Amino acid sequence: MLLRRVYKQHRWLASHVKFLSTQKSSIDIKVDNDGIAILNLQRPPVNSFSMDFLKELSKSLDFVENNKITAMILTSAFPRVFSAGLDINEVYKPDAVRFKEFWTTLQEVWMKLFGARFITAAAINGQSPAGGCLMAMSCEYRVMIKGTFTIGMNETSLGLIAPTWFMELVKNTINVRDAEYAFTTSRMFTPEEALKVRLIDEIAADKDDAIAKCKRFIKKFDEITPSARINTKMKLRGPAIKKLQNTRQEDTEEIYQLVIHPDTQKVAIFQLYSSPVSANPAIITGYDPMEVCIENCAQCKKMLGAWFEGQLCAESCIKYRGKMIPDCENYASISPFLNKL
Ligand SMILES: CCCCCCCCCCCC/C=C/CC(=O)SCCNC(=O)CCNC(=O)[C@H](O)C(C)(C)COP(=O)(O)OP(=O)(O)OC[C@H]1O[C@@H](n2cnc3c(N)ncnc32)[C@H](O)[C@@H]1OP(=O)(O)O
Repeated sequence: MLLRRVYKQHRWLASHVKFLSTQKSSIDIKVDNDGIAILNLQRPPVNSFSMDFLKELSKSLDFVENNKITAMILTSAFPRVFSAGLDINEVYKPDAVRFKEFWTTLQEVWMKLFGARFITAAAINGQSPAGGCLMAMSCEYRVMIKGTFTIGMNETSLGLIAPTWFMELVKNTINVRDAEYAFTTSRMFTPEEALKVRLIDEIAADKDDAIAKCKRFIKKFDEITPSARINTKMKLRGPAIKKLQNTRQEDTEEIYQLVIHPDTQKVAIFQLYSSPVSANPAIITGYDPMEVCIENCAQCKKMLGAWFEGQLCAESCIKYRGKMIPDCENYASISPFLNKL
C-alpha cells in the first residue's frame, strides 16, 4: 500500500521527531507506523494562538511538508480544549507593529495549512471557538468527540469581524444561510449540530476514536493517484489563497482597526480579567475606573459562577463609564447582576 511505502521511506524520522519532542515544545509531533504525522498541540492552558505558537505551527507544517509525509492529523494534548483561538494577550492593547507582524504570521500559517500538499485532518477533542474552529475548518476532514464541547465562530460576541477568507471558507463548507446565521449571532454548535450543518464530518466517542476515524479518511487515498489528489486539491483551494495573497495588507489593516476599537478592547479586557494567569499586572496602567469596574465584574464571575451575569456587569461598566464599580462582597452593588435570587 502507498502509505506503507511512505512509512518505510520515513522510518528514520522517528529519531528526528524524538529530538523535536525533547525540546520544550508547544507541539508534539509523532509519525505513526502508517507514516501519518500526529501533531498534538500542547500550549497551556488552551492552545491559544500567540505569535510564538503560530511560528511553531509554521515550522511543524514545514517539517511535515519537507519530509514528504503523506498526511497529518491535528489534535490537542488537553482533555477539554482543542484550541481557544487567538491569544487574547495579542489582542489587548496591541502594539501596532507587533500586531501587524502577528497577523501576517497568522495569514502565512493559514495559507500553509489550507494549501498543504499533504492530507490534513482534525481530531477535535474539546472546545473549538473562533480561531480554533478556523484551524479545524482549514483541514480536509474533521472529527469531533461527543460531549459538552462546542465549535463555532464567536467573533461578533467579541466585537470582532472574522476575516473575509475565513467567512469564504465557512460559506464553502456549510450553506450560506447557516454561515450567515452562525457568524452574525456567534452561534456555537454542539457536535451533533455541527454534524447536521456539515461543519464537521463525523462524531467520535473519544480522542483515540477521533484519530482512528481521521486515519480511515486518510486511508481512502491509498486508492487515489497522489498527483491527481494534490492537483485537484490545489485547483479547489488555490483561488482562495491567491485572493488572500493579493489582499494581505488590507486584511491586516482592517483587523488592526477592529482590534483597537474601544468596544473590542472592552471585551478583551473582560476576557483577560476572567483569568488570573492571563491577568498581566502590566495591563493596568494608571487608574481607569472602567478597567477596574470590568476587572471586578470578572472577579465576581469567578466567585459566583452561573449566579452572576458577568457580561451584563461589564456592559454596565461601559454604559456608565465605570461610575458604579461592583464589589463582590457588597450585595447592593451586585444585585442587578445576580440571576438566581
Ligand atoms: C496549523 C495551524 C493553523 C493555524 C491557523 C490559525 C488561524 C487562526 C485564525 C483566527 C482568525 C479568526 C479570528 C478569530 C478571533 C479569535 O480567535 S478571538 C479569541 C476567541 N476565543 C475565545 O473567545 C475563547 C475564550 N475562551 C473560552 O471560551 C474558554 O476559555 C474555553 C471554552 C476555550 C475553555 O473553557 P474552560 O475549559 O472552562 O477553561 P477556562 O477556565 O475558561 O480557561 C482556561 C484558561 O485559559 C485562558 N484562556 C482561555 N481562552 C484564552 C484565549 N483566547 N487567550 C488566552 N488565554 C485564554 C483562561 O483565561 C484560563 O486561564 P486561567 O486558568 O484562569 O488562568
